[in-house]
Amino acid sequence: MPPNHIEAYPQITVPRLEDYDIDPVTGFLPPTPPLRRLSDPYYEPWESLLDIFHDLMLAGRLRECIGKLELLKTDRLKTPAEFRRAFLVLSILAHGYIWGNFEPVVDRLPACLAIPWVKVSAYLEVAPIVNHAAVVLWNWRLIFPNEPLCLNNLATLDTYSNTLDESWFYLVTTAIECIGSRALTAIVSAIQASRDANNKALIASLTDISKAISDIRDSLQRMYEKCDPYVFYWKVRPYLAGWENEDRLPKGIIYEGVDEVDEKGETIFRQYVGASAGQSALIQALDIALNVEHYPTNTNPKAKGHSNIFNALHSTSPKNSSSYPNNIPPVQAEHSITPRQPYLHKIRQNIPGPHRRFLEDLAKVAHIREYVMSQVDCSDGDDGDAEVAALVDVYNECLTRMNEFRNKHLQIVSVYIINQARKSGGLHFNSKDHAPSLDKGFSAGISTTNLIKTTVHRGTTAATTMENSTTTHSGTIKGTGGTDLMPFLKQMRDETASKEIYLEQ
Ligand code: HEM
Repeated sequence: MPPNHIEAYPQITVPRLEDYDIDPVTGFLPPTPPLRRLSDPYYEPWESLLDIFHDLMLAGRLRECIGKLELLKTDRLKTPAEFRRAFLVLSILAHGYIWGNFEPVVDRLPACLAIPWVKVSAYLEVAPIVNHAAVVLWNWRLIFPNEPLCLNNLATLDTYSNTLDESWFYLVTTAIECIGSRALTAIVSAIQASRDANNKALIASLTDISKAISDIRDSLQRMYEKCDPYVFYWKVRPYLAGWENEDRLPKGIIYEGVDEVDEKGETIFRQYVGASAGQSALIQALDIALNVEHYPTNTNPKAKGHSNIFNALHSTSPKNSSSYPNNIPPVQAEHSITPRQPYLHKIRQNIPGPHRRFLEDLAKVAHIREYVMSQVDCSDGDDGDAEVAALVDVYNECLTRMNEFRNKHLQIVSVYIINQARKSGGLHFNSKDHAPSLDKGFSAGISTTNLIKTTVHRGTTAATTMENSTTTHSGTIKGTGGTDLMPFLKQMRDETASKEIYLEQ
């Protein structure tokens, strides 16, 4: 039962983006382009190694050169931008070192990389492993500095494979993050509008959110244009892998010079999940704002049944919004601060501290859905009903757009991972003798329409059915966080649809 006096609902302030390193124009991206180089000559040994990273990888000499690298202190890094640049540089060098190129994988990272990487990570409040922030948020420049930040004016700073495909993979995601800034400002306004019981303002903000998600969905689709699945799967993805749930590094890796030995005298191995756009705080923020909840795979009690007005009328919630103190629905009524889906919980360690705190604080005040339900609940057949119907429509529209995004994403995962893995017969990407032949079909323009059948129903739900050829081979394929890939992603999509609000005719 919800408490019925205001003391029980402390007025938690609606988060201000600027308090969490979020820019109103660039969102989770820094407002000015990331540093292209650490300017302090002290760090030249790192930068000059990165300058010839691809040459060394090709020559098979990266490990030899890192072996000769001196141990640099991190106390000459001063600004957040410098720490971010250092994190990107060390992430590229470290993953290149561990995974190699047609070399056996190694399970020890030398102290010259491990010690500074751990220190820089601590400053940025992330795990010492490559993450979405490093390769997407902090890895771009404007080709023409006077032109806007959008996909046709972006270039990457660094890549593992030195391919245009890898750059495109990151830049599509960078562009998505920038578009997402519009959603972030609208989320904050929408929460404020629901607190103020201002339906017109809420409709306007939800409309902005919905448009931003449409643009995110459309940008995602552009991945196919310049990122070849073969290159992605065989030349890029292996370097983004971490050392948790990883067959080739079952114990993880040793960060030399960081951890000594445990109490039993045994060397300490560390395990972390690698980079994935699943670590985008943007998509998590949208879920939180729309009160979409995710559960451990195959355990969601609600995903199949849709919430409806009948439930709203028979729930224990107050009959109308005026039952809430100051019309404010209970804080945290639906969304918990700690994600229930273990993957989402785990990857919070890969999201920079301020952005992670934004998600946590957003979860404390996000009650848009509950507010919309309360409006439906108290509508009484007069003129205000049209406004409530519009409110429900636009809320549902946001869910539809998220659902479409997730359907497009499922198709991408199918093409870029499932199909490629199927061809590999479970081989290691480093086994040069066994890598499958180049996927020539792709460059001619792949059609996903034969792969995925999509049925769009009335309202918001878009149900997707994979062809047998995809599902039968995807059973054992795991995501970055050890997720059982397709069931996990499909459940995330279905959980989005399950939040739709139905108005009885
Ligand atoms: C070639 C392109 C892409 C591939 C192959 C891909 C692959 C994956 C995989 C395998 C997962 C499962 C979890 C994991 O392993 O970390 C995942 C999750 C996720 N990805 Fe992607 N991804 C791609 C592009 C993107 C882009 C551009 C975005 C936009 C931000 C994105 C957003 C997400 C999100 C939000 C999740 C978490 C699941 C969800 O919320 O539905 N992905 N992706």
